[in-house]
Amino acid sequence: MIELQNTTKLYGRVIGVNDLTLALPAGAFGLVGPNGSGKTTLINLLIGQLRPTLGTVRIFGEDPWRQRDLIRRVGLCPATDILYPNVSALEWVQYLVRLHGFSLPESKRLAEIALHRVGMTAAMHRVIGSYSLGMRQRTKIAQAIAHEPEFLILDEPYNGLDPVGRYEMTELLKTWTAEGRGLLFASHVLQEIEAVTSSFLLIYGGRVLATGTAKDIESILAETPQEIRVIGRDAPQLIHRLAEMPWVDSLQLLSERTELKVALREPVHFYEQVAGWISEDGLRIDRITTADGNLAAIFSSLLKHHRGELS
Ligand SMILES: Nc1ncnc2c1ncn2[C@@H]1O[C@H](COP(=O)(O)OP(=O)(O)OP(=O)(O)O)[C@@H](O)[C@H]1O
Repeated sequence: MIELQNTTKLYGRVIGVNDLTLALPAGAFGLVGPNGSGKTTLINLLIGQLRPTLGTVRIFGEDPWRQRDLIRRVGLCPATDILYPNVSALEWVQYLVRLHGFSLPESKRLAEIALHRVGMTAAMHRVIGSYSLGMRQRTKIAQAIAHEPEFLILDEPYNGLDPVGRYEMTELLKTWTAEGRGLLFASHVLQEIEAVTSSFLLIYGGRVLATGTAKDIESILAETPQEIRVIGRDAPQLIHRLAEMPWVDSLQLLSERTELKVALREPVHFYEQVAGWISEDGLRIDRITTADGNLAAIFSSLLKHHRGELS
């Protein structure tokens, strides 16, 4: 469904995406990456809004650059907010459906169906300026699905949504994928995507670092060097065990000897062994945390791994 071959997009001297080669079959995929990693650039290349500086982009087997007929098969929900506060959701969605080449009555019918699907029937005659953020997000989704695309691309659809809005968005996306339709869903929060699909694409610095299911990616992460902190009164007592392990790179005692920083070559071995040691030796350990547990840091260590900076 999506193919990129050595695709690079430069904005002057800034790299948007960097030598991406990728083939995604039909299905639902999460596009995860921290801010500035290239998600929006990739999306804009796929919908033909941007042209690659180098390499090729194919969607449904064709080059999307300025191909209106091809883009009609795609629905896009951008990250940006709706800019028309004085029109109703029905007027706005209907107008955009009409741009896809549908007649006036057909556009109205399709807009009504889409707004109904996202739970906006009751409010669709009110002006957009009176909506909550969640209602505006749902209206954007209606606009993206109204012309019955085969493939839906969403850029940060959860932005600014409260818990109820998030739940509703998840249900909507689950229904969409359950109908067997294609989805590419960009977010910088892994858990948001996980609720909808188990297939991921990890992007960082304009490069795809890993693709696969959550399990595949977990196992990649398990083999990616990581820093872990063991916190508790008896943390120093783990030193003699850990010091003998070939997968431990360094050990450092911190804050009054109750916190042990462990740099691990292959974290998976640590997780396999540490619980056994703690119970055998009867140690008082309060917490084990990953010092670099946030997504940006995990990406950064994956990137170093990718570049061969870490073995
Ligand atoms: N129009 C532009 N002009 C110059 N640089 C740009 C432009 N658009 C994006 N970039 C740069 O390209 C890189 C990738 O940006 P992009 O917006 O694709 O990332 P993103 O993953 O979507 O980020 P975010 O989550 O913040 O939206 C960043 O370094 C960004 O600053």
